[in-house]
Amino acid sequence: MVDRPNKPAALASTPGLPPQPQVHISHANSRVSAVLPTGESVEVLLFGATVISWKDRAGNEKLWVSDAAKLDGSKAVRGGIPLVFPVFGTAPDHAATSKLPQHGFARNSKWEFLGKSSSESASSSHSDASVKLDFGLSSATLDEKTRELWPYNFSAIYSVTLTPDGLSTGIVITNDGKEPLECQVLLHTYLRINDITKVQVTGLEDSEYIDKVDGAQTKSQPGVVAITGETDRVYTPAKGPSSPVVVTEGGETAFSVVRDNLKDVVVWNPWTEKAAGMGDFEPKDGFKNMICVEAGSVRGWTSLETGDAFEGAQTISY
Ligand SMILES: O=P(O)(O)OC[C@H]1O[C@@H](O)[C@H](O)[C@@H](O)[C@@H]1O
Repeated sequence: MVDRPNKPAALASTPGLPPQPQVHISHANSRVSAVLPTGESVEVLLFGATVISWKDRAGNEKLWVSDAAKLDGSKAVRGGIPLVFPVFGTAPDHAATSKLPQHGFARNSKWEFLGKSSSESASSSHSDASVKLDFGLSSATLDEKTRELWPYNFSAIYSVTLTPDGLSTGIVITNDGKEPLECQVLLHTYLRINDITKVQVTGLEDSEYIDKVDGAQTKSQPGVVAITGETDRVYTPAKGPSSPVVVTEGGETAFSVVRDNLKDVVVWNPWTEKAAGMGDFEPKDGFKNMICVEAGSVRGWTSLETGDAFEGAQTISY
């Protein structure tokens, strides 16, 4: 019997060695996708550098994407991992970003694929091969209308790293201009779950949060978070960024999110009425199958002096 990888993978041959499975990358149709030799895959739309699919080695989708999501660049994608930058929500009182649309322009802009780097194991199993896909956006590549609304010189590199253990997404934003800039950043991740009524979020205990569905009051989280209605909360976890925020379903860990330099976590589920009111949210009861756990830096502003960079990332495992 010959062992075969159970997923298709490109084969490479080195003289003297049998062909080895490799990371397979494709870049076509305005998207970039990668498949590991172990079977995990990721797909990123250049529009917004939005991760629109992340599958485990058995082919199970880990992200929720609406059936009515627009993938043609006409609207931000409803699902996956849209990137929120340089403003979270809208900020009518913040002069520099007050003209921008909700959640800024990063999720509505066409990013450039900068390339990939993959690390392949030296062992014959290739069970720890991983791949990093890099995407770029800068003031030079923004459309003119957006540049007028936010006239700062910046560059952003967004890296999506797929390993057999999970998915990491990280952003580096550099102020290339002559004046300071202020921004907010958020990785708006829609996690796919089976039944929202069985979900709990841990790691936010004793944390302060802003309750956006209750007059933006500041509250304190007494225990684990359960979702029983429309939920829209901006937490600043008391335990700090490196302590995981864990989504459990029926008591089992479904996802664990570890943050790097992203101090806040938004927990969002639109529930019935809000889902019904969103034209691109389908099926309407899809809110039962998703929970957004969004790592970011959105309470207050990150100030970047000329030449300074902000770096933030999340790693999601299951
Ligand atoms: O509909 P949008 O612009 O994608 O936003 C979805 C949600 O995104 C969340 O991050 C916000 O906290 C919510 O207030 C918002 O409703």
